[in-house]
Amino acid sequence: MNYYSLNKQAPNTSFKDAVIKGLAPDKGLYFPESITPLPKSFWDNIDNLSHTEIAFEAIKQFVSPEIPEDILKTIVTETLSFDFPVVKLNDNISTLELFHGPTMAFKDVGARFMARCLGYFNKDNTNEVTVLVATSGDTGGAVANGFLGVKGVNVVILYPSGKVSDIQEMQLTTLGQNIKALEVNGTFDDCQAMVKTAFLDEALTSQMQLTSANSINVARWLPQLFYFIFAYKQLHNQNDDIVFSVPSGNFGNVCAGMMAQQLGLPIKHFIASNNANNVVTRYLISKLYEPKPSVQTISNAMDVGAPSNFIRIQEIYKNKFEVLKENLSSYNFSDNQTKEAMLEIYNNSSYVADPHGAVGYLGCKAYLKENPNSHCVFLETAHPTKFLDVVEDVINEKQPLPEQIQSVMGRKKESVVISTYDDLKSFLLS
Ligand SMILES: Cc1ncc(COP(=O)(O)O)c(C=O)c1O
Ligand SMILES: N[C@@H](CCOP(=O)(O)O)C(=O)O
Repeated sequence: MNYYSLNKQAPNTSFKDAVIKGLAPDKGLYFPESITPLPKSFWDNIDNLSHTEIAFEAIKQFVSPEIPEDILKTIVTETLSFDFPVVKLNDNISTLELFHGPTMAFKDVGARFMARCLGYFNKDNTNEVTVLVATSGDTGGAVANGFLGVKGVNVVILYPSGKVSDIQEMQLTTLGQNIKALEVNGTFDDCQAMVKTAFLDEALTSQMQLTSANSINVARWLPQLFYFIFAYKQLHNQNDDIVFSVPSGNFGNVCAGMMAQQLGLPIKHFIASNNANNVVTRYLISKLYEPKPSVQTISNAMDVGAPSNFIRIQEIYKNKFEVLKENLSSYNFSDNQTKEAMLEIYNNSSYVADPHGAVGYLGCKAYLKENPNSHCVFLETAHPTKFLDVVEDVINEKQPLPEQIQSVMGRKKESVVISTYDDLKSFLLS
């Protein structure tokens, strides 16, 4: 599959090049040249397919011929070595748990898939690659874990100082080896802007091969479409009208769900559920796309003011505002509403949701008011214990720590504080 840049000022390129470059030379995000829906027989037979068979069929067209089929089978099998259960909360609302991977966030899927693709492309270990990542909380940990010890790959993670949870910080600052963490005096948007600037800086790119492990990178972004299909498989026999409510920040996840829809997933509607960082909610009301500096919330991983992937969403719906509105609703919720929702979910369903999932739950409730016959699935994008202080405070109950969280507790943080792009550049060149 070839990919084009959404800025349309760079040559089309192969999957391999798109993965190695991350961002196109004109600073545009890459997008596949074509999307061929999966055959009807795939959807008719879905009950008989395993996760790896579904993922293999769904991603094949986007990675061939550069990744041969036997290698791709291994990559998806290794990537998906954990579960993706749907838990029913009531007749109209379920949650898709995406936190059973090694860092307990949905990012594990894309990070593990991308690490393996890059490892395959770099198998002869000829060219060292530096992977730059901006994180508002979870991408950093997942990428650190996914790329730890991958030969020929150095990972540099930028995160906003004081704006990620304690456990998220431990996950991204304590692994050592080929993983380095930079603590940025600024917001996630500052981190993301520095990363994008680095890609265009010839003084850097002439010295090192830089790529991104954010959802900018097609190998990080596209595998996120898998679990929308896994959820459909679990629910379609009991529900005709399934909608997904996706807690959204950089909009890579909901956009991946839309790619699954393009492959034929019989889903009519998505809900992008936001915290106070609500650029897309405002856009769907006013038709004006006005990014703003991000504000800090208790669903910190969604504190994104200028979501990278919105341009891909517009591409999917051919820049037609009315078509986008048919497919996407968006609501935003305050921290107080989020805490109330966490308590409501706990009291009504004995289920402990994290703040991001709770925003997704609120999106379901808002949508169901107008569409009472739908079944809404909100994505539980991270395990509640990653936000221990908030969760224990809201439900007033101590939470047992899963093994994945215990394993990073008490480890020594190692990070370098930076404030400006020049600091980043000096770090990379040193
Ligand atoms: C827990 C959690 N929920 C939601 C999001 C938002 O996802 P996206 O950036 O793909 O919109 C993130 C970060 O990306 C996250 O870590
Ligand atoms: N919420 C993310 C922000 C980056 O999103 P990405 O999907 O583009 O990597 C995080 O947790 O870091």
